[in-house]
Amino acid sequence: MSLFSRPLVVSGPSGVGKSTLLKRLFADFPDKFGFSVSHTTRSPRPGEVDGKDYHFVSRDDFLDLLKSDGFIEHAEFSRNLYGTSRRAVEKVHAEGRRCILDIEAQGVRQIKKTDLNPVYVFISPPSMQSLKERLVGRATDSEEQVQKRLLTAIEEMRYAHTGAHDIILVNDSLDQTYDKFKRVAIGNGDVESDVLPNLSPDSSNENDGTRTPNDLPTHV
Ligand SMILES: Nc1ncnc2c1ncn2[C@@H]1O[C@H](COP(=O)(O)OP(=O)(O)OP(=O)(O)O)[C@@H](O)[C@H]1O
Repeated sequence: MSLFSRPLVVSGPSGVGKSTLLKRLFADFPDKFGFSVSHTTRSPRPGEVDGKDYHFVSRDDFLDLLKSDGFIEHAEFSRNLYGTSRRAVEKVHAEGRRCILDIEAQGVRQIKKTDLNPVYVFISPPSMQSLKERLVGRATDSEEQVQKRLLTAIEEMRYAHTGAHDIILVNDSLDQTYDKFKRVAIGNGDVESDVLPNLSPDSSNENDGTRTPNDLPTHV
């Protein structure tokens, strides 16, 4: 199987810029990639389109599909269920496109137990402060939701520090990150991983590379 035909799993904390990078990639390569459209029980945000951004379903419908083994991975986050259906991935493959999945840590763990064999890319924020600013700037979440996302971000970072991903990209300058991301996605040569920052809630941008995952805070 060529590198290009392996699915690409993109993960990273909420608000780090995954959708932004993916939108740009799909705009630049309208025929090369296909997004595995996830199911979710959360409500659509303004502008989100059912069947394009997500399949927005009721909790009952989600649980029915889960019972019939319809999901490759699923997770609950902020009291909403999210999942990747087998059918969503098959549909992209059938169209002859490289399948891209946008998945959080629990989902990555589950996918690792399947035979999907994707390339795992982790998008990291440069600092906790910048992640918070992006979440606040996006203006889609309440203050409480932002706090929850920041808490979950710590877990995402902790998981990334275990070395679970093939490539780490720190989304500092969007243009530079996109350039690297694009090269990973089109399988154009080796792309060197960035150094994963050790994020703490009050970090500005420090990363001396000497701390271990155990040094990461367990709460904010
Ligand atoms: N490199 C960057 N520098 C500054 N702002 C950025 C950068 N990348 C993305 N953003 C902004 O950060 C916000 C969050 O980005 P985005 O919605 O793409 O995150 P996400 O990782 O897809 O989040 P979620 O997982 O919740 O869908 C957006 O307002 C986006 O414009």
